[in-house]
Amino acid sequence: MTDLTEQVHDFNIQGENATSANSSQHSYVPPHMRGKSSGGKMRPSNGSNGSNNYGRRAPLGESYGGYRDGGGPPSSRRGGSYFRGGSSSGSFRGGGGGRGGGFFDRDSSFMSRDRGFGTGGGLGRGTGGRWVDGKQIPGQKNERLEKELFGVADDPHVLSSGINFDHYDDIPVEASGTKVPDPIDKFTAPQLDDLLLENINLARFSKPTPVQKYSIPIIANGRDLMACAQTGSGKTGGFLFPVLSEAFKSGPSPTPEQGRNFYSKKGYPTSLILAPTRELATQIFEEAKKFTYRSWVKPCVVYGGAPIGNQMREIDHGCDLLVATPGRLSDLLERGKISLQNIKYLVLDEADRMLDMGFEPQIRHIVEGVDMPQVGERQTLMFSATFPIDIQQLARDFLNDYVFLSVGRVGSTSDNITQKILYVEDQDKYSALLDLLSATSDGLTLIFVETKRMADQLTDFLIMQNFRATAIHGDRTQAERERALSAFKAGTANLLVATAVAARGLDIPNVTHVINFDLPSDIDDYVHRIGRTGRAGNTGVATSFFNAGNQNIVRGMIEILTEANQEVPDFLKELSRDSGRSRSTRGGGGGGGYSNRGHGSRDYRKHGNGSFGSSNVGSGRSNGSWGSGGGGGGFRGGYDSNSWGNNSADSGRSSGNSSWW
Ligand SMILES: Nc1ncnc2c1ncn2[C@@H]1O[C@H](COP(=O)(O)OP(=O)(O)OP(=O)(O)O)[C@@H](O)[C@H]1O
Repeated sequence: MTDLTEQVHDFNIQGENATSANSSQHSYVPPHMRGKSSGGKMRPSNGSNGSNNYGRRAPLGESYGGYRDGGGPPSSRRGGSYFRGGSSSGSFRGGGGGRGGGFFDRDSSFMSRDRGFGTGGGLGRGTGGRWVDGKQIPGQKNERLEKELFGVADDPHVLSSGINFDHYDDIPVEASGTKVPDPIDKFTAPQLDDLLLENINLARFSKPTPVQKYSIPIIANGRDLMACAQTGSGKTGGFLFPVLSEAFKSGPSPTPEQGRNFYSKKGYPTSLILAPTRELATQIFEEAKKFTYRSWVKPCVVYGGAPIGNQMREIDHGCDLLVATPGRLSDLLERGKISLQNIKYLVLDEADRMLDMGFEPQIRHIVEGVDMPQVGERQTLMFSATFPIDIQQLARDFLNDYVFLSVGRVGSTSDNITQKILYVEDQDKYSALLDLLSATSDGLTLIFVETKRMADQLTDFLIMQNFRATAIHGDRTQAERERALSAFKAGTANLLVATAVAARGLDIPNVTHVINFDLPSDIDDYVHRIGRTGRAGNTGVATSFFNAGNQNIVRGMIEILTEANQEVPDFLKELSRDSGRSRSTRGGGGGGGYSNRGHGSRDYRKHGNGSFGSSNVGSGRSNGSWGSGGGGGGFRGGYDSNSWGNNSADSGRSSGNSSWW
């Protein structure tokens, strides 16, 4: 076990006497009351005396250490702090001096490692290659840029593969569809493009991960693909490598005449990658910058919340591989700034999240309603760690004779993550969090909450307690989000409080601990959230505060914990039994289970789901032992999908209930 795993394993907020699942006994017991037979449950006081005055109900700024709004600058006591300003988005008004615990989000030094974070290219112009007489002429090597893109060996800011990287080889892989190409074992057999191989070496990737072993030959053979693989298992390379290798070998497509306007060039990308959030789009763009180093391919990124003018200028400089959030891309298409007629590859990353976020109309417009080549004339690739049924239905419209690839069971968590579930009532969460943070050390900790307001409140609270915390959520400006992420990556702030906006895809080295201060209401979100740690064969810990308000995901959690060989706490088992009993007396069905959400590692084309056509495949291979499933209707039992209307990727759109993101 790692140190952190041991620390969390030994961590018990219930004190020595807590053994029963009775809810009155598994409430939080403050440290100074543990071991005492008070019989009663200690509640944090909301008053100003006593050490334990940090109950959740306490209004911000009144009981955290006695600070009151307007009662003098907090900086004089605690150093710079994160305080909500007059705006609803929360802003940093860090003071100076103090005891040094504070964190100034506006410190420009946080940006030092992430200069490319933002719009467009930033690839050190002049180092790009050229396409001459049917051949790629690689650009000049540039040591400074290489360091910036790839880091140096043992750089803590670069994620290196961990001790369990080789265990990925043991993960069962299923690939179904007609004539599935054989997997590869090495990046060199069959050969990826030479320049790409050089860049893969610079990234210190010695061999492909399982998803890459399969996706590279499948895509290289011209097939459409739906790929499901665990979080942190290299899906980004899984689509970038084959797409770029082909682009490096075959060169640019001819640009149509009408695109040659001197003043405002239209972009004609050949590869389009759609992603749900700005941060994920930016991260994919950063990866694309690495692997297109010295090549003719110019990557570009566009997303909402950043000035569109800058992005349009970047497109003017070239845009062969475009990473985009759907809302901003729709905008650019309407303005006639981008044409999709040259698209060879369409990638939908975290496709299920894009649907959850209400992007389906934009996605359908982009794919079917403008000028993108039809199904069969382009290659379409979908990647995620979770694949609910409605995504498989979208696949029916967008993909052609595709290969369905599942690496491990879809929606499962990585064995590299130690999962711990603690029973904590809402009002005890602040105390429990402080306990947990003091019991653990090292690395970066990502703390998930359900609402933007809560993210601000908790961040304020942590800073008042002298922790180096910052926040990321949909109400913060793009610049604030970027600074928060940069500070977290650099370790300047070692705690990042986040809403679901940070749950998907983000790959931040050295995140050793994920804490679900609030558990999500959807079990897929749990899988993605905890997947921010334990990546690329590294180990990590995920701790979740559970209480009766999370009953709807009990069964899903038990399945996930059991499957990943994790301890299932007794209270979860009891709650599951109770909810089973009450369902049977009520005669109801469903209820938050994982299997019965119609979720699965199976290819729905083969299993004859009533609502899904099953005619175009026929490998005859069985796809494993998935349970009874729930048919189409099971999905989204856990929450009201309308509530997720707020679109964090495109601040221009205001929709739905915005309190989550
Ligand atoms: N072949 C490889 N060898 C070593 N490390 C790799 C390899 N491929 C990818 N990685 C690293 O593994 C980490 C996770 O990769 P990536 O972000 O693509 O995972 P993912 O499967 O997309 O995760 P998520 O489901 O969370 O989006 C990254 O830091 C990446 O650089």
